[in-house]
Amino acid sequence: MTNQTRDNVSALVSRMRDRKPLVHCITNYVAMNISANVLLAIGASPAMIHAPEEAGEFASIADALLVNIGTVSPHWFNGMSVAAKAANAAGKPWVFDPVAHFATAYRREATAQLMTLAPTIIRGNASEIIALAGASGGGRGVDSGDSVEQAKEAARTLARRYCTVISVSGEHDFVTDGKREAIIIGGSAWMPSVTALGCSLSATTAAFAAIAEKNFFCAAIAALACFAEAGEKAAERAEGAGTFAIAFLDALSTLDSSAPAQRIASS
Ligand SMILES: Nc1ncnc2c1ncn2[C@@H]1O[C@H](COP(=O)(O)OP(=O)(O)OP(=O)(O)O)[C@@H](O)[C@H]1O
Ligand SMILES: Cc1ncsc1CCO
Ligand SMILES: [Mg+2]
Repeated sequence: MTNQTRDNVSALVSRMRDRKPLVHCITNYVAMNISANVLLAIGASPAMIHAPEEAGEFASIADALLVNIGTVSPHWFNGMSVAAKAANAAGKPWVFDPVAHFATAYRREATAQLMTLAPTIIRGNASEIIALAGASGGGRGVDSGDSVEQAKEAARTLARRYCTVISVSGEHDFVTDGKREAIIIGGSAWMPSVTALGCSLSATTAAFAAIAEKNFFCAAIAALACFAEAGEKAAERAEGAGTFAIAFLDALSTLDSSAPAQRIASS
């Protein structure tokens, strides 16, 4: 099983540069620039389009959609809803990043409504995944207060309840579709010190979903494996959080397609 997953992930990483999928991102103000640069570095084509007047039309043209509620407000929420509905109608995958969804009543309500639109993959940190399953965790804002280990059971519950793929990031990462499971090891302790890397990971997850021919379990793993590999390479050269961010983009844009799969520990 692990070897099959590794082969699938290596194939996805090489396919990215050939296919150059168009990834429609409705993300937060903090994440937009780094997410677009990360998508370009892995070989995808980003477009940040959020107006409700055009988000639905664009979602049906794009190869995949990302919805991230990091700085959500009512007008943006309308854009997210019409885009997710259009992606579903056009048979395009969409990834949901429920940033700090537990923090306020407004976010909880926005998240509940987006969850009814059946996201293809949900990518969050441990605190976000624990709270999404209805348990209480240690999160207060956008950073996780819980470990991935503590979020595993919540991830399994969510995957089965919503028939979706759950991708949990942290010091090591965990992916499940309710039946299969994978752990991804690597990255760097500098990663949580660079804002919106998790948001960029969700955008990368959407890019892999676009080319995964419905193997969304492997798409989620591929994105994490690329981040684990590039994060570790970048840490070898970084002098701090600033140079790490630059070195991370360099490492992503020069990835050897067979290297990320070696970061998959089990499945
Ligand atoms: N201590 C760590 N060691 C190695 N890698 C890490 C560590 N913490 C996070 N990462 C990696 O950083 C990336 C972002 O994950 P993280 O869990 O920090 O997302 P997040 O909390 O949603 O981030 P943000 O909200 O700032 O975008 C993932 O690829 C994850 O594997
Ligand atoms: C810092 C921050 N605030 C809202 S979204 C975001 C980016 C990391 O999730
Ligand atoms: Mg996040």
